[in-house]
Amino acid sequence: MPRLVVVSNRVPVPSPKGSTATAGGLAVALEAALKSHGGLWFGWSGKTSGDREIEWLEIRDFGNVTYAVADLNRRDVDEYYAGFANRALWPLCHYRLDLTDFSRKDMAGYFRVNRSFARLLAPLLRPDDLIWVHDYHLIPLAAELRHMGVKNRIGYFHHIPWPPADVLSTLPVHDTIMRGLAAYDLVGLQTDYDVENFAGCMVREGFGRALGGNWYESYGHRFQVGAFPIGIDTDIFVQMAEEGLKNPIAKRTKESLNDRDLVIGVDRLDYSKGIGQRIEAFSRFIEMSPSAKGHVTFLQITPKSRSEVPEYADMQKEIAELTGRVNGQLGDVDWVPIRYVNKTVSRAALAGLYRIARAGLVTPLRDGMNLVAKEFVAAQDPNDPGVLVLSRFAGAAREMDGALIVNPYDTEATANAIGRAISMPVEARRERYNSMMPKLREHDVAAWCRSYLDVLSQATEPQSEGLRALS
Ligand SMILES: O=P(O)(O)OC[C@H]1O[C@H](O[C@H]2O[C@H](CO)[C@@H](O)[C@H](O)[C@H]2O)[C@H](O)[C@@H](O)[C@@H]1O
Ligand SMILES: O=c1ccn([C@@H]2O[C@H](COP(=O)(O)OP(=O)(O)O)[C@@H](O)[C@H]2O)c(=O)[nH]1
Repeated sequence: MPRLVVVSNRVPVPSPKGSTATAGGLAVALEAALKSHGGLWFGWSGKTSGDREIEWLEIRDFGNVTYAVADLNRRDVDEYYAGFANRALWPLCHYRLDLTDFSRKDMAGYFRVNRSFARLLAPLLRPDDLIWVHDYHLIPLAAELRHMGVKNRIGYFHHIPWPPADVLSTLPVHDTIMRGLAAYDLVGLQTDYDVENFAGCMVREGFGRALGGNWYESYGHRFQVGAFPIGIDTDIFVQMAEEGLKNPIAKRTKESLNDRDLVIGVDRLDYSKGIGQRIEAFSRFIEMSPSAKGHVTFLQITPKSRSEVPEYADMQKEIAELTGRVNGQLGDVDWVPIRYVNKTVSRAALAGLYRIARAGLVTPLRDGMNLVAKEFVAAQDPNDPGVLVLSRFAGAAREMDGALIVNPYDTEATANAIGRAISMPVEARRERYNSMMPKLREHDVAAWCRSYLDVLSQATEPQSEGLRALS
């Protein structure tokens, strides 16, 4: 197997004590994948350092993984990360045209940082390395590397939804984005819906043609496109959850519940996660169910995220106010309906908390996959499992058929689903749990990594005479 070089915006370099605090599915999944495989992990250190241009890398080895990270200066962070990536591409891919803010200055910063990353990465590459680039921050990277003469196989995985052609084409530079993707050898997406949307953008908008199988041709380059739904490290998560109650946070939480039922939500503070709609639905559930009043506690764990982006700062305020209002209206002297926590909780603690919960609420308005949905199910006690309430708009809904699937825009229906989850008889809960666990075990993060890298490393282009143009 050639050496694996992973490139991602976020690189969670372990601290010398061996721990990393990461909230975000990409970092969590790649950490598991790279540790089992070994290789090089390249990207942003997450640090902002003054005005200096990106010109040097910090390189450190931990076990079989070499981490090579660069600091970004303030302008780069503003334009590349907070700007084009998180104010244009992120809202666009999550169908939020109302929040998409396109600026040519940010776009220039985005391409500039990608070029700088390519310059730093190219000298570290060996001829037979397999390069795997992750997420929307880095779409132009392969084109930049190709420009510098890099001939290696380069794959791209898009962790967030791919929008339909009508949504994508609202971005003034969508053609440049499509051209950037055509420089890869394999474009991986989370679900078959994302692949359909991507193919629509490619073919309908005239950027390329489908060649049959998974092959496309665009801007003179042939490449594959496929769905590779990301998984979790299922066995490790099951084990963490079995030992979950030894975790002090989970233990303290259980004691503090005084036999009340626990409903849990865990999300970065992001407008795509539907946290406001979820709080409204929980509040509606309490209003509709007098017996739940005083007997159900909703714990929403929400680490702050991308606070430098104005839409996220606005949302922080809105959710805090909404939680306060609901607690004020529905709470009592001895019961607070919603416990709202704005800090990152370790995954060991989360595993224990999921295990003691009666229901897990994963109700994004749009989400690439949502690993919390998978972790919640994996953490359950097989004899007495809790129930997952899952948005139909999460990529995870394509696989997790034992969940109660809801439309998060429908407050009443989500409120009913919360009630159904809490009162569901144990046989029905077990049946749902048993229908999902085999898939979670089979399609874990190692299988995701294997299936993607097998296609990337073994792909052979279709012969031109045998080509069947579909458009
Ligand atoms: O790096 P941040 O800006 O702090 O954001 C955290 C990550 O959020 C996104 O995660 C996505 O990837 C998950 C794993 O595939 C998927 O389950 C989830 O649906 C996605 O939202 C983002 O795509 C990452 O790049 C960020 O690091
Ligand atoms: O306080 C927290 C909140 C979240 N997470 C982890 O962050 C990841 C979130 O991934 P997901 O795919 O659900 O969403 P994303 O944040 O990547 O959009 C999951 O592995 C969570 O266990 C965590 O470790 N601590």
